[in-house]
Amino acid sequence: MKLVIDANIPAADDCFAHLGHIIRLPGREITGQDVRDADALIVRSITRVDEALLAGSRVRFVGSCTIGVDHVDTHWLAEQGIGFASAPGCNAEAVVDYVLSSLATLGERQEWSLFERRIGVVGAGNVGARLVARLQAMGIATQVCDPPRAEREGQAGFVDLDTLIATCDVICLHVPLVRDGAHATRHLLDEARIAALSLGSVLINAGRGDCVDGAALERRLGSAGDITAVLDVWKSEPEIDAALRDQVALATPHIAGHSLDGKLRGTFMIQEALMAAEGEPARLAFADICPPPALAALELRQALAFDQALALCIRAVYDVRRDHEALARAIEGQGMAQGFDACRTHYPLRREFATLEVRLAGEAVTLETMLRGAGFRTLRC
Ligand SMILES: NC(=O)C1=CN([C@@H]2O[C@H](COP(=O)(O)OP(=O)(O)OC[C@H]3O[C@@H](n4cnc5c(N)ncnc54)[C@H](O)[C@@H]3O)[C@@H](O)[C@H]2O)C=CC1
Ligand SMILES: O=C(O)C(=O)[C@H](O)COP(=O)(O)O
Repeated sequence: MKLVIDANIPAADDCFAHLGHIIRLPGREITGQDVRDADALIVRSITRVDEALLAGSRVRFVGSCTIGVDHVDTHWLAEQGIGFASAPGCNAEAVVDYVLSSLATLGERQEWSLFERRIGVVGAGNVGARLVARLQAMGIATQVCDPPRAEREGQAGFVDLDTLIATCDVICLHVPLVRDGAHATRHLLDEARIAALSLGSVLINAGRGDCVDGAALERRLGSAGDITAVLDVWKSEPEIDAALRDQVALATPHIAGHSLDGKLRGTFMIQEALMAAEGEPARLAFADICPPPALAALELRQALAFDQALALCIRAVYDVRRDHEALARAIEGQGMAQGFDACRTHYPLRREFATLEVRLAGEAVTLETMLRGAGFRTLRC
């Protein structure tokens, strides 16, 4: 079997080498010629997989080690009888870590407490539902908008998007990019909704860039300057809008999900799917490819305010400011598209909150509950 695999997929040899001959290529450069005589194609989010790429090839299986599938023409693959698998939920915990790290940073910069904000989550699937669960476990007020779920499960627990915008001061977007249909998400946050964001509110988009009208957001940020935006995803990556990036408080290069754990889970899930498609028994466990964290424990000895303790623990694992600054430096040195992609290709090692055990001295019961809710493991000592 010949497998063409994106060069930026970790543990590809561990997971796929026993199946045949592997060719590694940069995801943005994979061409029809490269896959013509391949049997399997394994990609991330940056390779457009459609008829133009695969027509006339002998590819029988496509795997995307990502949650999002908007880069894959799944209908065409199904019509052709080409097997397809993605990795739902693989990096969802990492995206939640990204959101919490962003909020800790903005709270510090703007001098507000996360515990006094009302957070609206738009799209409550693998990412959004985990975010809501962590926020609620931390005692933070939330609102949830997910019309497809509300239709299936009943309206209780859900609000519509305009109500959410009117009642929340942080809005987190975690919807897939869907271009048409009853629940299309392209420009879900359009000019009118961006105008309706309340004074002092925060917008975080870690879904897909096109879910927000970037030009309208840039106008609101530039003219009134009364809201704050955190953007991980952008229209036309990697050549993103420079003027919009300049207005954004935290601007990162589509790395919200880039924990090592999340990437390895993605590779592992696609390996399982390919093995199943080949009728082969599983031969790896996730623990075989996922190393222990370098920083396994942290001890908090002084009673700290919730926001301070949270920021300290978050930054011990993941500090979003590092990614914001790295992007700014890379763009300055290499230009927009090259800088954006360089940050993604050479992304530093990052683990998830759950890899850190926070040890607490004394009777800090409520602090422990909050940190556990945020996703850390805790131990009283
Ligand atoms: N920035 C990053 O690194 C990452 C970005 N993503 C993006 O986040 C998206 C969401 O990820 P998951 O939660 O895992 O996907 P998911 O498919 O599990 O959940 C998406 C949720 O959005 C809801 N939804 C669909 N249309 C909606 C609408 N019009 N309004 C409100 N809700 C709507 C769905 O009902 C579903 O519950 C992915 O499709 C991907 O594009 C995912 C992982 C990493
Ligand atoms: O899983 C998804 O969907 C994502 O957006 C990924 O986390 C980011 O995609 P890649 O950077 O891995 O292509």
